[in-house]
Amino acid sequence: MSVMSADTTKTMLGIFGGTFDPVHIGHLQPVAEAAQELGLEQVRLLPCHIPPHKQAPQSSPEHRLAMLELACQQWPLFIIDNRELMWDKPSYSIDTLKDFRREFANRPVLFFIGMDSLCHLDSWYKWQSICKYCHLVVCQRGDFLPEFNVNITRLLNERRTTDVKQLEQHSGGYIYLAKTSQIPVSSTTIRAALSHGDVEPSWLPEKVQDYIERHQLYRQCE
Ligand SMILES: Nc1ncnc2c1ncn2[C@@H]1O[C@H](COP(=O)(O)OP(=O)(O)OP(=O)(O)O)[C@@H](O)[C@H]1O
Ligand SMILES: O=C(O)c1ccc[n+]([C@@H]2O[C@H](COP(=O)([O-])O)[C@@H](O)[C@H]2O)c1
Repeated sequence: MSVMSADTTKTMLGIFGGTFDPVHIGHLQPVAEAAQELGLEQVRLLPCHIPPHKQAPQSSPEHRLAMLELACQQWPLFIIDNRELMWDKPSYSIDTLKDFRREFANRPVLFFIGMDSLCHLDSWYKWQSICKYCHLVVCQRGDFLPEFNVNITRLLNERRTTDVKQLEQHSGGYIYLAKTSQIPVSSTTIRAALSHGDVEPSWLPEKVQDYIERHQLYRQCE
C-alpha cells in the first residue's frame, strides 16, 4: 500500500469518470450516497474524451459538458473537471490518475466506479497499477449482476477494506465497496427511450431533460 508522507491533514479527493452520454440519476445518486458515507464534500466529474472500451459518444463533448453543468446546478456536491476532454487521446484512467498524482502529491484520491466497472477492471489499460494511484470506491449497480473473475477476486482479497480510516490515511491502494442504492438505469437505456420519445422522467435531472428536449438530442438511437 502507498503510505502518505508528512501531510496527513489533507482531505480526500473524490473523482468520478464517465462518458456521461447523457449523465443520469444512476450516476449521481449512488456516488452522492457513497460520498456521504465517506464524509466527502465534493466530487469531481470527469467526462472522458475517447472512451477506451466503447463506441464514441453520440453527443458532442460540448453537449455532454453542458448537461453535466446543469446536473451540477441541481447536485451541488459535484463539480466538473474537464482535463480528459483536453487530451486528444483515449481516456485511459491510469494517465488521468498519474496527472492527479502530479497535482496532489500525497492526497488520498478516491476514484468512484460502478460495480460493472470493477468486474471488468482487469480489461483496463495497465489495470494492475490503477490502485497505486488511488483508492477505488465501488457503487452498487442496479442493472448489473456482479460476478468476480479470478483477477478481481484476488484484487479484492488483497485490497478490500471496510475501514474509512485506511482510505484517509493512505493516498491509494484500497478498494471500498459502498452500500449504495441500486438504480437500474444506464445511458444506453436512456438513449433508446429518448429515441422513442418515452423516457422515464425520474431517470434524468430535470434541467438535463429540458436541455435534451431543447437541443433534440438522442432522437436517433445508434
Ligand atoms: N445505474 C448505475 N448505478 C451505479 N453506477 C453506474 C450506473 N450507471 C453508470 N454507472 C457507473 O458510472 C460510471 C460511468 O458510466 P457511463 O458514463 O459509462 O454510464 P453508463 O450508463 O454505463 O453508459 P452506457 O450505457 O452508455 O455504457 C461507470 O463507473 C459506471 O459503472
Ligand atoms: O483505462 C482504461 O482502460 C479504462 C477502460 C474503461 C473505462 N475506463 C474509465 O472508467 C470510467 C467509466 O467508463 P465508462 O466506459 O463506463 O464510461 C471512465 O472514467 C473511463 O475513462 C478506463
